[in-house]
Amino acid sequence: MSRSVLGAFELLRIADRIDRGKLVLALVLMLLQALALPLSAPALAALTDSAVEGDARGAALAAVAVAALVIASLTAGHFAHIFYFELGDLAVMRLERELIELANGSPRLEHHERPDYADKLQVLRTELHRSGWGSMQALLSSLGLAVAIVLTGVLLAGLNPWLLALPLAALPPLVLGRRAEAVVGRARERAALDNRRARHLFLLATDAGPAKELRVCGLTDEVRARHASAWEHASATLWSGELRAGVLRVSGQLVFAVAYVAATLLVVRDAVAGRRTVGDVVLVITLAAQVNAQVTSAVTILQQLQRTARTMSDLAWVRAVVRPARTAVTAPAPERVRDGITFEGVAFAYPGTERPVLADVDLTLPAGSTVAIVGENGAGKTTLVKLLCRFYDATEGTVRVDGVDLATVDAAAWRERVAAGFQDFSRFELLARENVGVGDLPDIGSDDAVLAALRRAHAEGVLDRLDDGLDTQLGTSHTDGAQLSGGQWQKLALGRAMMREAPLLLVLDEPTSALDAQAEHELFERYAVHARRVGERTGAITLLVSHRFSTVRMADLILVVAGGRVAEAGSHAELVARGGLYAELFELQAAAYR
Ligand SMILES: Nc1ncnc2c1ncn2[C@@H]1O[C@H](COP(=O)(O)OP(=O)(O)OP(=O)(O)O)[C@@H](O)[C@H]1O
Repeated sequence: MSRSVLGAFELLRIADRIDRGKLVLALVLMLLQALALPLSAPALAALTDSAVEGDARGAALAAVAVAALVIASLTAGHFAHIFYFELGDLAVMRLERELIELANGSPRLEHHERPDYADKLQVLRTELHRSGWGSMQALLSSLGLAVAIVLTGVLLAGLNPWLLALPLAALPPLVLGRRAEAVVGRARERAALDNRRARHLFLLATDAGPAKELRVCGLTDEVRARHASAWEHASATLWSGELRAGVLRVSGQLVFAVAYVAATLLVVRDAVAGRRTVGDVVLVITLAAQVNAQVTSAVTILQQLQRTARTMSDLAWVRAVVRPARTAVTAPAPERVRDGITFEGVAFAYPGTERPVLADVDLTLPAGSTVAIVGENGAGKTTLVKLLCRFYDATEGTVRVDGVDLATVDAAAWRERVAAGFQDFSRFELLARENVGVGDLPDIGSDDAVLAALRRAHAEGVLDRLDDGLDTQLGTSHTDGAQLSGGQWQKLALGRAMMREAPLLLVLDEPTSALDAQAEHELFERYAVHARRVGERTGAITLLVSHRFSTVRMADLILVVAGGRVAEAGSHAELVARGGLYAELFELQAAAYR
């Protein structure tokens, strides 16, 4: 219960921050509705008694009172509805904004790669929308309902103190309703994994991107079958939860139904014996019906409040998980690299896993150099890059820039000095200029900067195919958006990575996989000239991950990563002469081209 109260209180605070005036108005209207409806019952009783006694004036007055109270109740309810609907929508918007901020709130990636985080986020994505105005309605209605219940109780006690037991009979449905909601909540959590899987498979089966592979591999039926199986599994879990919850809810309602019949009979018996008027019978029937409606709404409201509480506590969990960096920031981000970046005894295991992905890594990336990393799939190349970009900090050992521990530098400030292009680049469906320009926001509006970046990325050619050049809208989410090929998207992403003209570290983690070997070679040859020029000025390091030895051989230093360790390091000539792993891999690829 306390969690529900806390969740409701938090929602109230949000509504207050959004628009206090509307919140107060909605509350007043709710209160009016809550008072008007129970008061219409004694007015109806008076109307009945006046009619039975033949008092036309009294009956007319009572009829006006009944009409006024019923209309007041309906009108107040209607306007309150408009206000809490709007407050609810705004609350959802605010919470979604917070969720976006949280998802991007940590400079690290850890939370994005945690399965429990993914589960919570999956639940939150659907719950925030579903519980938006529903939560606001439940919250405000609960306050009105409390007043209505008290008033109804007072009126019932006035008839016969035993009738006070009627609201008490409302307790079993309430308690069992809560249990039912907890059962459904647990089922929802258990189904989250299958839901996520089904959603992934649904996107896989309906997105344009995977369509080719699905057809070529003949996977359509398999994906459909797996989607159906995940969905059925999730539905079965939810269904069994709903079923058990249904049994609990019906049991509670039955208890109340028995009490309702008993209360009515109590007053009817007195009326038959002449101790009560017909109006009193009407009063108890009307009030008992209202208590029934109140109990039903109390259960629904409580369920919604519990759901809101769950959403709020999930949000609190996400807030706690997306923590800022643990290490205190003590050093400023460097303005240039004088000596280089060093890894000293670095080991790394992904959070939540035991297996070290990197171990005993000692290496130096000299200032002003071009460094290539090669190695088999899964060797640990991208993980090295992630440490350099500060998506993670080393589990053991230290990464230093000119002797300064990188973990003590503010991650965001360091990243302003880093430019990066990744294999799994994003397709920002913006204008072409923006798609590239977001690589360096301060320069997003500068055509010169965008064109220079595209030149550095060897990607100016993409513009020739676009009707409006830099002003072309890209992507299928716009009706007239230009459709690009995989290689064109990748070239623009490369341009984005090159927006920062003089980064201290440029990381290119297989961002050219969609280009042919010749195009990649030419790109790096051209970029290397620019990188050396910048490197002489600022000591900038260019780090390149590639499987293509024709490109790799141009680097000043080549690191061969195997099994999470740096197996070999040196220039192309040195490594070939050594006759080790690099020489073997190089010879294999060269032979394939001969
Ligand atoms: N988020 C993660 N959580 C747990 N393990 C991970 C995660 N990301 C990568 N790994 C594991 O770390 C190891 C190294 O992965 P990494 O991506 O660094 O390899 P790579 O050399 O870049 O491979 P590739 O050439 O295929 O891109 C792999 O065994 C991979 O399974």
